[in-house]
Amino acid sequence: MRRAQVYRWQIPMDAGVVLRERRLKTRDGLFVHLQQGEKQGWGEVSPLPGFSLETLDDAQAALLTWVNAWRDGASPALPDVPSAAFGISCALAELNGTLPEAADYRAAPLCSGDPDELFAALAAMPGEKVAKVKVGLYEAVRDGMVVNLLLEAIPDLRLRLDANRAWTPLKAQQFAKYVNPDYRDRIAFMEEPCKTRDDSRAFARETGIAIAWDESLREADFEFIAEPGVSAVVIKPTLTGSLDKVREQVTAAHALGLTAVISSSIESSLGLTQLARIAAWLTPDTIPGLDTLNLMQAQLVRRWPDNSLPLVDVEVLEPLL
Ligand SMILES: O=C(O)CCC(=O)C1=CC=C[C@@H](O)[C@@H]1C(=O)O
Ligand SMILES: [Mg+2]
Repeated sequence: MRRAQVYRWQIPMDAGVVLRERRLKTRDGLFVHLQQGEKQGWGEVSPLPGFSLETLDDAQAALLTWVNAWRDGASPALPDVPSAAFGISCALAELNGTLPEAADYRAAPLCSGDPDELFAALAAMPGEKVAKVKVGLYEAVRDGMVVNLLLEAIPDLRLRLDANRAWTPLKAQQFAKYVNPDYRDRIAFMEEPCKTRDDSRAFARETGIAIAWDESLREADFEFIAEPGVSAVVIKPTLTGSLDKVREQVTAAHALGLTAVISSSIESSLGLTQLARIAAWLTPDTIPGLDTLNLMQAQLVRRWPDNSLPLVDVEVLEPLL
């Protein structure tokens, strides 16, 4: 016998979380819980405002249609709404035992402002030291100085930077001017420095700083090809679609010698722990970009190990069926 439930939830965010120039006060999403005999699986469906093309209501409608058909014994195709396809495919993979339990909880610490906080996080980080710094929010010159300072202070640190397409070619040059040329190869990559892909390619060529594609992966004309200066692709499963599609993209990247980084779309702790499992499974040699739980004020249903945020249990969530 099949049973299923869908829950809708909302978590308050930390005061300072700004996405695409909009303050994100709450994170809103859905969970799907599938049960068949003794087996069960959970999935998270939480489109990210400003990044996902679908709204939460679109995702909810697609999810409920799929869940009702599944509960009636059908094998419906996954919806073509990326967040819904991702969450449902995770729930099915848990149910069928195809998503391994082992997880990679080494999230690269994320810094969007104060470098002092990053020093503390890095001091506590065992093994390979990789951090991600948001740039493009302040003056390019300040960003360049912060990056230089961090690389100078921690000799075994490698940085991932993310400009979210904020820079004109001139601003990008101003940034690069402040980074000591000897340190540039310790920038593992800079995600999407400029507004256009051509300007980002020129930045890589002119500065010797490797770049990574993130936003570009979701554009219709994007192709997985090897290009000089491009070292990585950032894969955000909630924005991508089913686990099969995520796997195809990781395989395509690896075949070209690119690093594939599994990254958060600011999912709840439940979704994040699943991303940590997906990363351990598909990209075991790469630290995933999952340090976003502390942007929230609570964890939901499943805990991230050693995180002290309060846990909200399933009994408190709003069932929709
Ligand atoms: O990739 C990471 O290390 C963490 C996730 C992260 O940086 C992001 C998640 C979601 C939206 C963005 O603000 C940002 C990104 O652009 O990559
Ligand atoms: Mg990015």
